[in-house]
Amino acid sequence: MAQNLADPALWPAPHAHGAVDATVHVPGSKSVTNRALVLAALASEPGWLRRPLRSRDTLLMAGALRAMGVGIEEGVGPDGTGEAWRVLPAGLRGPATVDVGNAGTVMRFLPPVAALADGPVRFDGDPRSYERPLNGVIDALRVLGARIDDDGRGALPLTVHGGGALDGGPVEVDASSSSQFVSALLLSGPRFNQGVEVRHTGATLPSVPHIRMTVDMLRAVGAQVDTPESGGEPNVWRVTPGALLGRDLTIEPDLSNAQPFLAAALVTGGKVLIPDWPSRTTQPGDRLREIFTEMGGSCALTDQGLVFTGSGAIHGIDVDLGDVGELTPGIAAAAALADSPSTLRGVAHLRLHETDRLAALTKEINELGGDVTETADGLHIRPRPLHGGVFHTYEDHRMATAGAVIGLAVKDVRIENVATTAKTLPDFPELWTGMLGS
Ligand SMILES: O=C(O)C1=C[C@@H](OP(=O)(O)O)[C@@H](O)[C@H](O)C1
Ligand SMILES: C=C(OP(=O)(O)O)C(=O)O
Repeated sequence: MAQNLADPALWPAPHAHGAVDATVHVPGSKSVTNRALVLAALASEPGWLRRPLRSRDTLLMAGALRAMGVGIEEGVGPDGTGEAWRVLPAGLRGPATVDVGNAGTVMRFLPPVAALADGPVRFDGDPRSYERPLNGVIDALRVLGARIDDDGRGALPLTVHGGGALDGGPVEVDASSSSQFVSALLLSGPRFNQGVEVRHTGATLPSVPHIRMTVDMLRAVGAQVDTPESGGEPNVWRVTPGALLGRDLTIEPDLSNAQPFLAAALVTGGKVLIPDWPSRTTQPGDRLREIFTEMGGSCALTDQGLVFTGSGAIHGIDVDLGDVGELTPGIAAAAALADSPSTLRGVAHLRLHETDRLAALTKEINELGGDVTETADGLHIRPRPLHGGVFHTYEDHRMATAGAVIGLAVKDVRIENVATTAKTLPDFPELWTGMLGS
């Protein structure tokens, strides 16, 4: 493909001239912020979110809840320090219109909330949102008593005809295409008349830590949740009906968005400190401590945060990423620069993410001279010397950050539409150049 190197939509990915040595303050977690917004909106009293992520996905979530009548005031926190949002729950209203963009959390977590509204709520979004699976949520809500108009494809666009309340009760869901089906039903479950019992019937279940995040956050606002881990049946979660508390919650940094910065230390043999790395978390990004260590780095959790140090060597890895699928693009980028091949497994469902991530990674790394093949459930990556070129992002924030990691080691990589990082990390280009000291 002919490349227009002067195209302003092509961001010249900075090439690292030495080992990075930086402290990077990573903004709040998308997954925690959007769960916190939903739970605060469903609570019986006001609550605070401190250090929320302000990005496309979280602003879409806030906008959607506002459209249904919830008050969300953006400002500083109760003690006057740092950004904080005050959430003022109210009777959920329809008619309303929700733009989900391409946010899985918005398109899956909000239809159950809309079923509690007192009128119709119309859901629409980016073209890609029409292709991402929603059948688990739509079918389950119908079983639980909701009326939904859709075009029969099990996807957006659709209208949920909120009836002011929902029966709830037991429901079976095949969540093998997205853990968010389970999280969605559990989050609103305390507000259903009979609560909810979700039974996953599929053969595989991706992103289980994200379901644990849902359960932990529900419990933190007073919900009673029984889980497979708490002695319940495998693949069954039960939420008892009850009121939710309004809390004052500080949002953890987004550990999946810390990934490119940790990868920078790995790739350049440098050192990166991520302040406020939680000592205990359900975020999948915490697995990077282990994965990037196996790939050649080392890390220490200190009072200052996580210190990750590269050794100069990058090793290939054979790893099942089913629990932590959203880390795949960044791991693939590092693997393409490694000294031995890698096999990334357990992530067939990535074909249904922001883009088909397995196809996109294969194509873009190979166009820079790489040797990547798709498998049924992942990628084989055989490192080869790469050359510069345009790295297309397919409106996928994690493709853009993966391309930036490759650009550290490969001259003249240009990222098409780096602005797509705004989905979860609007300041990415500035944080990246700041890390590099340029
Ligand atoms: O619940 C969440 O916050 C998420 C769950 C996961 O979705 P899938 O289970 O669809 O992979 C993850 O990939 C996504 O980035 C965020
Ligand atoms: C899969 C992702 O997002 P979403 O919440 O839109 O599913 C992701 O952020 O990697």
